[in-house]
Amino acid sequence: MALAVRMRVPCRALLCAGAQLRGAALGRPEWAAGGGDGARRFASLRVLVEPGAEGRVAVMKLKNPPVNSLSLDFLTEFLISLEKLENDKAFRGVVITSDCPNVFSAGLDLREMYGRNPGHYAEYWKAVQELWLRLYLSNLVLVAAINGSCPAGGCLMALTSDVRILSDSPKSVIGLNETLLGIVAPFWFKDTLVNTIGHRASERALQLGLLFPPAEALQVGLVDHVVPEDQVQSMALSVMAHWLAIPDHARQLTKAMMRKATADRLIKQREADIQNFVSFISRDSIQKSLQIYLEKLKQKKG
Ligand SMILES: CC/C=C\C/C=C\C/C=C\C=C\CC(=O)SCCNC(=O)CCNC(=O)[C@H](O)C(C)(C)COP(=O)(O)OP(=O)(O)OC[C@H]1O[C@@H](n2cnc3c(N)ncnc32)[C@H](O)[C@@H]1OP(=O)(O)O
Repeated sequence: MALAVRMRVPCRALLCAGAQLRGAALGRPEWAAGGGDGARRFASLRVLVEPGAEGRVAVMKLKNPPVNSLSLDFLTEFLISLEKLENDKAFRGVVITSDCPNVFSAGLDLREMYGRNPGHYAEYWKAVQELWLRLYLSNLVLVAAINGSCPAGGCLMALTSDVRILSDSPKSVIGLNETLLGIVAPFWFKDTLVNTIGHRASERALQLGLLFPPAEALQVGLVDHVVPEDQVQSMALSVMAHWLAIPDHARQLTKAMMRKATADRLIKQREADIQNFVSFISRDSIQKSLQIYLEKLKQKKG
């Protein structure tokens, strides 16, 4: 247990203080207790938390329409919800899924990375780092029930889970497609992918910005199961039951043993990584690429 405790992410207090401040700016992070489960069911504007099974599993539903982009406000609310679950001894596992049709998450919110100032980019990147660290090192069993499209930052989120279930639908593509936007996946995105599918497959997937359809995602090991859309959540709960049959302390220490070195690489250079991001994203050429990509997304509609 000691290792798991030591692994808790530094700067947590700092981000949470920031989160509460942002929450205040949003009009308070509201945790509306409701239903027969009392305080165990709660919701903020963008994250719903519902009881999953036998009171020890929670289902977190991402609800940031239209596409669950990972905006700063969303990240803040998600991190507060996750912390609540981590601190509640009753919960041993969390299923993460989407409340938005056909999209698990569109990844990082492009509007947070385009046309803003360096201070904003730094604040945003710190929250993205925190999301990854908190999820990657979570003591909880995390199962991603990926019920839709899952590019870039959405894929990163899914990759931090212990198990990934993908819906068998043409919309459900998954991968780190950063190069298609003219940007580069940071080293810790890359590390997470390499830890999941291996070096060669990652090299190809990253350079080509591949978004894998379900059968290929399964074949390359990016997801563990592909099931019909209406069975994603039930499959996630059934896989969860299997993982919860393992004693927590042994599973948590094993998870820490597997992931600590990867997380430490970022922890040791968080500030440098933020500065790297700020200078990269502020470049005129990168801003231009983002602008073109955003315009393409808009044109797709019209
Ligand atoms: C040397 C290196 C040093 C440092 C490293 C530095 C940098 C690395 C930096 C960044 C890493 C970023 C990772 C990311 O996550 S980038 C985000 C990548 N995401 C995508 O490519 C997905 C884009 N979206 C889509 O493909 C589609 O929207 C969809 C498939 C998810 C859903 O399709 P739909 O047809 O259902 O919906 P749309 O009509 O396309 O979209 C609706 C609406 O939402 C807007 N939108 C979509 N995605 C995003 C997004 N990621 N952020 C913000 N907004 C988004 C879209 O524009 C539409 O808006 P309007 O209604 O037109 O206003």
